Amino acid sequence: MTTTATPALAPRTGAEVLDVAPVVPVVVVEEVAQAVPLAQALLRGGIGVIEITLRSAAGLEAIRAVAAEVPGMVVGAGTVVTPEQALAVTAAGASFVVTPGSPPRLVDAVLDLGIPALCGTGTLTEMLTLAERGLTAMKFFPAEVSGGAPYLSAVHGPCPQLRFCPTGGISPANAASYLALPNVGCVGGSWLTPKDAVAAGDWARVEALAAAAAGLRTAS
Ligand SMILES: O=C(O)C(=O)C[C@H](O)[C@H](O)COP(=O)(O)O
Repeated sequence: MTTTATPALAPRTGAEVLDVAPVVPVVVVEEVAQAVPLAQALLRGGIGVIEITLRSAAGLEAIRAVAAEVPGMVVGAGTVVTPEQALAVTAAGASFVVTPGSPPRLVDAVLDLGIPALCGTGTLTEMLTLAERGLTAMKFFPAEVSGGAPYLSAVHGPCPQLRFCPTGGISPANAASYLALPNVGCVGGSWLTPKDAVAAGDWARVEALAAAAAGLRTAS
């Protein structure tokens, strides 16, 4: 059985992005025409958020298409690494941005634009540097090779104010160990949109993967 996600309000902060769904699908769209049916399949499966990366040439137009044509889907831009990209995806209608790291000029741009953001961190100093700027919700990347769930569990002791979207190496096999942590709001991952399924337009498979992911539970 599949569920239909209820229409989502645009998040006002990165913290609200963490609470839309237990899993944020991280998507590479090779052809703009794939974007809307892909997003609709995720939504039918019960996942009301999508991170479309700028890893492909079609990424920016895919964000624009989903923002305009898929009501109820919260569309974010991923792999944002420059201030110029942050500006471009905001203009294209992205509701939030995700950055793999937190270089100061990029964080400045995101704050100036006022767009909700999950900026990337891998160390305590990066995490606390973002918190100094008022950003207490953040991405932890690449999660598995940076210490995984035990690392985030250890961070929670001294820094209970920080909340995370770990991404990188997360799958149905280990997602629950992250989502059980009190400082994890959601996890990010590419497993909901396998390359071959997207290329073949196998939206039923994407919907089924989304439905399974939507059934994962967070600790809070
Ligand atoms: O593109 C970016 O900005 C990234 O930060 C990388 C993505 O988050 C990972 O590629 C997703 O990780 P996997 O689920 O292991 O495929």
